Amino acid sequence: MGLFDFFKKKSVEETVEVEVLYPSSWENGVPPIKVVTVEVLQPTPGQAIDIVLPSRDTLETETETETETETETETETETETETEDASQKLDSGLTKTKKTWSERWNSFMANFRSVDEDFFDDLEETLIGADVGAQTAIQLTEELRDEVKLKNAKNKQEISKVIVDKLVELYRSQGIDEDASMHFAEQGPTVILLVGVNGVGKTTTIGKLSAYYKNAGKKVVLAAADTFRAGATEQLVAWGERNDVPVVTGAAKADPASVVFDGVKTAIDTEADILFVDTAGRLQNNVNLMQELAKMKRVITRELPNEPQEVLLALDATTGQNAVQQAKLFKDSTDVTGIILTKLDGTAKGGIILPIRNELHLPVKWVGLGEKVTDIQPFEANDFAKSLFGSLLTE
Ligand SMILES: Nc1nc2c(ncn2[C@@H]2O[C@H](COP(=O)(O)OP(=O)(O)OP(=O)(O)O)[C@@H](O)[C@H]2O)c(=O)[nH]1
Repeated sequence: MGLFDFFKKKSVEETVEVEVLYPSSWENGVPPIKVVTVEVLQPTPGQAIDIVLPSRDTLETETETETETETETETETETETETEDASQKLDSGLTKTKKTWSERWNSFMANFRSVDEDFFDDLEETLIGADVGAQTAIQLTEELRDEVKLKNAKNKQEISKVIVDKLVELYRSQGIDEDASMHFAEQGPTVILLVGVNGVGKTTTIGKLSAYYKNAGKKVVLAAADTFRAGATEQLVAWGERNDVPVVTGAAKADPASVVFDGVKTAIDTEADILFVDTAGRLQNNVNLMQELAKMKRVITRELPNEPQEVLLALDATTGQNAVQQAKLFKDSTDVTGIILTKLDGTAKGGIILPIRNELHLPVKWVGLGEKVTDIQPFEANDFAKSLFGSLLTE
């Protein structure tokens, strides 16, 4: 049926949808869209009518808008999937910690008879056992004494809810005054130093972070300033090759500050956005190491007065309270701007995030959740608390 017959039979409305079969001059004879809404100029039933076909430009704009909307929807879906992936990764990374928490929790609750002194002693012990740190455990128990009374919680479910709510609240409220964001230079390269004792995961973390920032469109350079440990430079070079990021190196046993100097020069000359510096991990009470760090900072500041923006201390979560001790010593000897808690996936001691934040007032900026390049996430207290305690609330 032609258009004329179509309109003759149909009572005509002011706009109609028609299938576009021409003009054939459109690209390859195919119009960008097939069905368009057109305006009917003489809407008189039974008579021949004129219609206005949209121009090719209009159609193309409409098509683009449609495609944009589709792309936006796709991007939204992708972001949702990414967020889902991130929370799944966090969930699975915290599996061991969650298991221990829930075992301790269940046995604590199984012993529950009434809210008395024994109850609060047991609670304190349970919290200490879960690596929240003695100071935090005592403070938390004190606060819970009042809260349990205030909320008139008597049975297991009520008490369990009050305590878990309090823990979640503690995670959320702590660090509220601390700046957990990463800082970047307004102009020129940002320098980020990674410090920490042997084997905590500094090099691996730099590998992960360089991929993270490269994917975010930043130009990254690495400096292998750990010239003491055999193999450290090669390890960083391997990460550089994997992520296609340049690595500045020095000879074995060379002065680490000289590698940092070369790294800064390269970052400036190549207009890089970020220079990550991998430093040697020796014992934190080693005076030489601290002098070495101070020297590196002097070299950086001479070229870039506002750098380094970040001195990130990597701590191995599997070492529990030892990690807190290390953090104290590092904090006393250098300006640590934040913590990267590595190997959370390999430990049941995820609770140590609490004392790190509560006792040291150092923001946890990243968490390491495995050995793969994507196994790192910015630390989000809410997500962390939800993942850690969510299962306790439903038990
Ligand atoms: N499971 C797990 N392993 C990790 C994580 N981060 C690092 N590792 C592993 O920890 C080990 C030590 O990591 P490195 O990056 O070499 O540690 P480092 O601090 O640079 O060590 P030094 O150069 O000796 O000071 C490696 O086997 C890493 O794969 C993590 O988040 N989870």
